[in-house]
Amino acid sequence: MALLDIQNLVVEFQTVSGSFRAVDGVSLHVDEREVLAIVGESGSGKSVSMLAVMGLLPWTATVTADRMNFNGRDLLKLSSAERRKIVGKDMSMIFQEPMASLNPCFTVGFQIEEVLRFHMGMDSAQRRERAIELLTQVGIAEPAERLNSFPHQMSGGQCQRVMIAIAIACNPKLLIADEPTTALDVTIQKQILDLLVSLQAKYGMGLIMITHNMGVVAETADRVIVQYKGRKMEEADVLSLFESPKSNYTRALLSALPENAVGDRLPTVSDMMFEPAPSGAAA
Ligand SMILES: Nc1ncnc2c1ncn2[C@@H]1O[C@H](COP(=O)(O)OP(=O)(O)OP(=O)(O)O)[C@@H](O)[C@H]1O
Repeated sequence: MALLDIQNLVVEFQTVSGSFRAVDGVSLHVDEREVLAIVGESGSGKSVSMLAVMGLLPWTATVTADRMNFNGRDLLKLSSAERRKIVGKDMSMIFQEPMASLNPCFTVGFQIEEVLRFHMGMDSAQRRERAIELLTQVGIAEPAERLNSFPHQMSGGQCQRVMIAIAIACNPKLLIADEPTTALDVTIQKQILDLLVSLQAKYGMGLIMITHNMGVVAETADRVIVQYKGRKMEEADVLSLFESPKSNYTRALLSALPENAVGDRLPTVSDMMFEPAPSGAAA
């Protein structure tokens, strides 16, 4: 049984100019211990799909699906209170902007311990011990001292490590990483990716890596879903995707990689533009 199993997910936003469909019939599954990459250009509905799974979309969004099961539970039937017990515990998410994701008014220690208090019911001594353990696991030096730091006293890379510590605090079965390295220096990006992949392997989590970067896909994923304009264009294991992409859009993404340049100018996706084919179909 898949850890996360979604069939025909549709997300529509009510906007001043009418209804806008950001996700259009996406189906996907992630197994335990599997790394799934969701790749596609900006605006292709990658984040919105996963925010729908987490139940974190604003009220202007309407989410429908034929199926949305996580760890044997039907997410569509859960009350908000039941959903809150799962989100941040059994499934958690880290975002692109670590500085913006952490609360600037509280120390990182408080923010880690708050998750442990809410989901695990630990007392103060247990929380502190676990928070130090978590900061150590994510590679923060002098973890006991760091618990007293505020986010602005840490670098972007350190803040992302703290976000990862919060996300793994309750030993989640599924971690969703939404462009986790985009806002970081190139030198730090690799360290954060390596950290995520090593934690995924160590704790046997399912990991969904949202990215627009094919290099990240190649380095981390077992399986890949390519999204375009809210639709799934292709799904394949990572080797097949790079060796024999089936959709035009995937070919366009791959040919836009610098290492695939043949002339003076890199091809762009719009050079190979086409209307998206139905979900799962080869274009
Ligand atoms: N609250 C909202 N109201 C209206 N439209 C929204 C809202 N949130 C997202 N959208 C739209 O939904 C579409 C999909 O957005 P989404 O953030 O999922 O894209 P993405 O593929 O994750 O891109 P990026 O890599 O830039 O985050 C975009 O056109 C976006 O403008």
